[in-house]
Amino acid sequence: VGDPPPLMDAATAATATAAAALVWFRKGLRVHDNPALDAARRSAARVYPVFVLDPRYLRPDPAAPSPGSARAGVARVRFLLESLRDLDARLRRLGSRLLVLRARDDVSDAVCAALKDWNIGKLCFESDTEPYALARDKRVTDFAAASGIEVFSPVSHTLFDPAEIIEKNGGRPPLTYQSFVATAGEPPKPVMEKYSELPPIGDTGGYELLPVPKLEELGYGDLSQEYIPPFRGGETEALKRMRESLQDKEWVAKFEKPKGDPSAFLKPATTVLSPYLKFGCLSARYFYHCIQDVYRSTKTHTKPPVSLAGQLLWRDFFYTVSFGTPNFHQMEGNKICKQIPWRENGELFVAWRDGRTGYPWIDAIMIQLRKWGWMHHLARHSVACFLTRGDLYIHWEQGRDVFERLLIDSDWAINNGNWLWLSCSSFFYQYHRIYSPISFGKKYDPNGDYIRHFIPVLKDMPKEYIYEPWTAPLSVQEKARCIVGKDYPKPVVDHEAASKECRKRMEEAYASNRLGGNPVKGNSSNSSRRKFSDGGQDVPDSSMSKQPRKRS
Ligand SMILES: Cc1cc2nc3c(=O)[nH]c(=O)nc-3n(C[C@H](O)[C@H](O)[C@H](O)COP(=O)(O)OP(=O)(O)OC[C@H]3O[C@@H](n4cnc5c(N)ncnc54)[C@H](O)[C@@H]3O)c2cc1C
Repeated sequence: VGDPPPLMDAATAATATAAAALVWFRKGLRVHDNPALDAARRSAARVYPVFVLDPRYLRPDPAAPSPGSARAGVARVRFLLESLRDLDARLRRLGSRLLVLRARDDVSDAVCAALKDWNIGKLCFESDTEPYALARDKRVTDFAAASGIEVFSPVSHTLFDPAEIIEKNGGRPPLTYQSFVATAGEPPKPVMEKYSELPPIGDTGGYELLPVPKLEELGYGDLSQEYIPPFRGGETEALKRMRESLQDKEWVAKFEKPKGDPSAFLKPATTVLSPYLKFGCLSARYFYHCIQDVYRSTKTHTKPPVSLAGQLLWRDFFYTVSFGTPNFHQMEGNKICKQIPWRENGELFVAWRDGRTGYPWIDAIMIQLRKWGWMHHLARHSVACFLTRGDLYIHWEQGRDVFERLLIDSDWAINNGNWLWLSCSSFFYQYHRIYSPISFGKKYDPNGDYIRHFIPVLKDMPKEYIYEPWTAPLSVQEKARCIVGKDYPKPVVDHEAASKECRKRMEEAYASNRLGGNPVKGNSSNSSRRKFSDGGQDVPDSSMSKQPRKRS
């Protein structure tokens, strides 16, 4: 290993021929719109499609509810394995297959070993923006460069290249949706060329080729009692789900977030394509352009930020800001995050995490998270607000960690971005607007069917009390076979008092930030920011507990 040769530019690397190419799948678990796979098949006589199982996500998480729980919850890992099986099947139809490797420790070591052992001339992988992935990829590209291996690493997980947008914006990420959209322009078209065959895999000497493992083989223990979420992973399912969503053209044309019922669980009010976008089973560009096709066939349609296409722009917005903001995932050292002295309270945090706050709307959402790994956007708003600036005044990073573990769509940029938003730490500063854990859900679901589904112990509670069971007379509780304080918890805080206290603390925190605690220029009286930055996200709503507006 001598001096590392320079990496090839994208265009040369895409067409250069190599005897053997390795396509390293990480996200981007699809065949359609996959420029890395495309470049490999065009330029090499042999193509090795590889996925490496990352022990980082399968190791015990110290913050997890039970000892030994891995950092990625069972629902997400199940979804990943289903996606890998589907990818394998699709590659097999093209005469190839997926080679699943299990890294002992560091994924980059496993990739470098394969590059060397299989005498790879060209490495193709979709670029990533998350700090962990960037560090991992740098180890591999350094090795490739030093070994004379060409590297082709296109942007295809997002609509745009975050680095390009930052450059266009003068070296800084646009911090409002409006300026992001103005800078971004039109996203590139997806690569959708059809082909019937991939080059064969070469010799895999020394490697035992095993099928995609089962969950149990990854140490997930007894799964017989586990709830199986209603969403199956994989590109096949993603394309089917997208087509079904887009079939109803009127629905697409009228899509308007944040309208939509967060309690609808039999037929969710949004597409539920986020897990597929997270793992790249569905290309965001393909999805975006299919939405544009629908728009072209309808007379009128909603516009960003509230439209369906506008949702994908939110995704890119958070990817871009997170890519250009050091320490985006934390409060400390994060220049766009207000410094707020959140309080420590293990008991309240655990009650929130485990769906035992005594507020059925909040608890049902947290149980849906645990069982399904997915909840509606406004349901996420409700519980994130409750944990942070609404009721418990607990650090958003703690809530972020729980979501990171349990969501099947858990996504570093989007999860952190939305927690920053909901906790009024960045982007959105109207901390006086707090979701009521009682009236907000009731507005959509007065009978409480969502609560009854996810909290069976409350299933016979009369509708008058389903959102506030502690107010039911004892005789009613007995008849419903649910005694509050015994079968279902009493509220951990009094919402009226807690939310009042939270507003006061936020006001103090904002005042101290203004005095130099934080360089953020967030200001709830900035009307141009408000026009765009809270459209498509929060609800201007009568079920929010409000207090007279105060300037931040
Ligand atoms: C506290 C909190 C944490 C969140 N964490 C995640 C996360 O880890 N991963 C994730 O994908 N989404 C996250 N979201 C954003 C949003 O709730 C989900 O993307 C959305 O509910 C997914 O459902 P859907 O696919 O039906 O969305 P649709 O409304 O059908 O939207 C289509 C796609 O647009 C994107 N999108 C929609 N809303 C947002 C948004 N607010 N920000 C960025 N992209 C968006 C998603 O990729 C989504 O699949 C979070 C929201 C909150 C409030």
